[in-house]
Amino acid sequence: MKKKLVLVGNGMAGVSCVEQMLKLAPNRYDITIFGSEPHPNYNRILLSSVLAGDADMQDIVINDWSWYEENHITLHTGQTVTRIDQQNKLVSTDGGISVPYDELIIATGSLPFMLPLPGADKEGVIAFRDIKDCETMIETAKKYRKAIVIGGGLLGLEAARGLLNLNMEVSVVHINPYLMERQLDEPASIMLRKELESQGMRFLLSKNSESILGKKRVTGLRFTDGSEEQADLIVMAVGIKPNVALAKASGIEVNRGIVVNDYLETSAPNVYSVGECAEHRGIAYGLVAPLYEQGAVLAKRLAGAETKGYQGSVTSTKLKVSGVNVFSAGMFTDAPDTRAIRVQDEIGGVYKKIVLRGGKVIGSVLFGDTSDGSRLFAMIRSEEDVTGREKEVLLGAGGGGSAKSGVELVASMADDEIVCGCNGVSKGAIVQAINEKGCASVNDIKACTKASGSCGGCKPLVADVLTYVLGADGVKTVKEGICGCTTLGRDEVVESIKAMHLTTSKEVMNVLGWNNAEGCSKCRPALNYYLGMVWPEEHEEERESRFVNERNHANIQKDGTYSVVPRMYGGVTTPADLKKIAEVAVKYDVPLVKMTGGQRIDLLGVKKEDLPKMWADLDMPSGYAYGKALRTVKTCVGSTFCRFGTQDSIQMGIDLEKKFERLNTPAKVKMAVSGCPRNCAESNIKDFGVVAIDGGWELHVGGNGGTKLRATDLLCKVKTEEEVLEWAGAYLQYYRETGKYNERTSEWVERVGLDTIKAALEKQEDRAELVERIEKTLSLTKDPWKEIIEKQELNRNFVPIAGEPAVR
Ligand SMILES: Cc1cc2nc3c(=O)[nH]c(=O)nc-3n(C[C@H](O)[C@H](O)[C@H](O)COP(=O)(O)OP(=O)(O)OC[C@H]3O[C@@H](n4cnc5c(N)ncnc54)[C@H](O)[C@@H]3O)c2cc1C
Ligand SMILES: NC(=O)c1ccc[n+]([C@@H]2O[C@H](COP(=O)([O-])OP(=O)(O)OC[C@H]3O[C@@H](n4cnc5c(N)ncnc54)[C@H](O)[C@@H]3O)[C@@H](O)[C@H]2O)c1
Ligand code: SF4
Ligand code: FES
Repeated sequence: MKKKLVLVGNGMAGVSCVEQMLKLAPNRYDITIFGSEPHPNYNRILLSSVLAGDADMQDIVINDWSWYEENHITLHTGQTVTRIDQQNKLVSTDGGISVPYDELIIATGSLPFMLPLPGADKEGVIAFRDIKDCETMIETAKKYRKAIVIGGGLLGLEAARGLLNLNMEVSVVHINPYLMERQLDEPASIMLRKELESQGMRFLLSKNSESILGKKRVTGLRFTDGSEEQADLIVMAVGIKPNVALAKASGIEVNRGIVVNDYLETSAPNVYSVGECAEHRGIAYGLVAPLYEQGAVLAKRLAGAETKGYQGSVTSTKLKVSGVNVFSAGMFTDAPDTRAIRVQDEIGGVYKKIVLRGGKVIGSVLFGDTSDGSRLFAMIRSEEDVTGREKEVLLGAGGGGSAKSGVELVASMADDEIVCGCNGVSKGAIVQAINEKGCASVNDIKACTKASGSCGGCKPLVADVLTYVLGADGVKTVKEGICGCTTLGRDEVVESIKAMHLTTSKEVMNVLGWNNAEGCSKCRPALNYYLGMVWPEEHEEERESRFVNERNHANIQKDGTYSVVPRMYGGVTTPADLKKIAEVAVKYDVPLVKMTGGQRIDLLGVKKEDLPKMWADLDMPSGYAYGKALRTVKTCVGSTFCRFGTQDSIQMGIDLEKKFERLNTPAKVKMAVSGCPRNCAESNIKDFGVVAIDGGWELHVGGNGGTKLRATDLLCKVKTEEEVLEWAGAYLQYYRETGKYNERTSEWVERVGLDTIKAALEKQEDRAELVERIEKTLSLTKDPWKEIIEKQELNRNFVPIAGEPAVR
């Protein structure tokens, strides 16, 4: 007769342990698994991706129902084990099932910590822990607008990103002045906040919640400083606590977690514990990598194989928010006996830090560029002495020496060392997949072993293992799709849209076999742009695919208010317009009126529901200060007043702005016109810069004055104003037709090459064709504010929902 193994908790740690045990001793036990949730075992990590729209529920199942059957495992879902009878070696559930055991694993995970605030039991106050929470958020976002996430840790920020993708307005309330203070130091935390603010997240830092407002359903949150914030949904993400209730009630020793020794044995005979519920050497872990390591040790123990026991883990984390690269590992704060090396590039948005103690790297924080994360993490774990090579460790071989390359590092790794922490995949397992299953790319490895399929942080290391086994030439390079939903690149998608006459995003996704039927936050706005560019007449703007600024035709600010920037062609205004702006600013109590870098007047701090009324009162065109469109044409005074001016730069600027306003472009476009080569309008750092010279104009392209500073390249010299407009039109249309969505001209010029652009625009007949196409698009553009003011259904988006106080 086989021995009976019972697992309580159908989650990531427990099932992984059983999986590994089955590999070692497939026939040793009759296995029964109990799980409170009604699902087969799934990857909890990927709930963040489901919420963000980057994966769906089917994608996150680790072992489906058939896996249990194939392995002859009896699975009881929707059953919570409430009692362990140590005397009779029996477990019983709330559903009345009792099962005997010879060996018992408790893997009950954690419970989200819910702040015991008055009103925390109201409808709309939830945690983010399981499929049910995720579904609640998705449903809530269909009906309500405003969400608060309490907790600016990993979970809170991933929840906030997901809710933004679901078109909610999101404020993150954090008790500490710095986000993710458990993983990041202050410089990295500040860079993270800035990046997330630019994505539309709003932060209320150093805020202590006092009570939850509302009758049956939540309407807001009050803080101890007396201030309040409105909310239709509150997600608490303030940490977790090991779920020890069952163990405690059954007389098993618990501290914060269920106390286990190096062999994961609890105080009760034949009862073990792994996962977030277990406490080993005083630590209860909250990340999967250590839990898989625990599972591997227990699997060996149960299979009767030799093991030196679990020795504890060093952990690393990576925030799963698209567009943000943050990595943290080991001990990252400074102490009297540590030294640190830091590199900060504020222009490129990169920060790197390593912490050293006694010649060894003990911790690291990376922001912006996390490609060295796996290498540094391996170094921390191997406790390699790097004395004399400290700078190379942080800066790579470029730092002037012989830091180990990724491949050398892989060579020095033991076979059972874990490469992918999220999925517990070792170097040996990846090498085996390469040698025995013919895997030759990171994607192949993902399909075969799941490595790199969760947070993606291990991708560089998986790539290094591939190079180590196959050599650089043997690794298949897989082209990157425009997002994770497809392997098709930008050009293939645009070509298919043209060739197959696809006119809606849904059609593109269906016909081109998107692996996520709804698309994701990356592809939806991109497809909306490509479709509008290819089919200006047929494609209907898909408003829901737009980011919040473009949906509301205003720029969302750090505090959730908006800014209003009326159009002022060429930076020129009139007393009458100034008067109107001043009156509106007074009427709507605008807290700040400021000149922008593009010579416009910015009314900041406007409430969302005031936007349509303000625009109606202003009766001026929108300045598009938020859109992927022509923003501003900056001008100097030129020959009108300046002693040096050779041409009328103001009129040229006004003509350009009037001609191309409201044109959708892959990314924002800024222009400038200077009246002489002294270049007072800074034409040499604009996407399209015009500089007057004797007898004509110079046209400059591909400049950028933002984070990635780039001076323009000279495109050509022309003689007349008409030629400036013609070349500008042809250039803009060529950029529209060949640029990737979100790619500024500075990046585009470098990618496609100035010579290619020159060649495409050189011949008059080619320019004429491009101009014809841009004219068609321009003839179809509409003033968004006129539309919103006139159309009830659009206006409604700005009106507070009945019963809801004004939206901020
Ligand atoms: C949204 C989200 C994103 C995350 N992202 C990451 C990440 O990127 N990287 C990372 O390393 N970690 C991440 N984590 C943490 C990670 O998911 C957990 O560390 C891991 O799931 C813990 O595994 P576990 O098996 O210990 O617990 P769980 O996965 O919670 O499994 C425990 C299971 O036991 C069941 N159960 C509890 N009590 C009983 C009982 N008495 N009877 C029967 N069943 C019971 C529970 O219902 C649950 O299904 C994330 C967590 C969340 C919520
Ligand atoms: N990418 C990842 O690795 C990832 C993603 C999600 C979750 N997780 C794991 O899931 C678990 C839960 O995540 P978490 O972020 O909730 O836990 P956490 O403990 O890492 O962070 C909780 C945050 O909430 C803040 N906080 C505490 N009380 C607060 C209050 N009253 N008001 C406002 N803020 C408050 C804390 O300062 C802390 O930064 C953790 O173990 C985490 O490691 C990991
Ligand atoms: S760029 Fe030349 S014309 Fe224009 S303001 Fe400067 S000096 Fe005068
Ligand atoms: S470490 Fe997260 S997917 Fe591999």
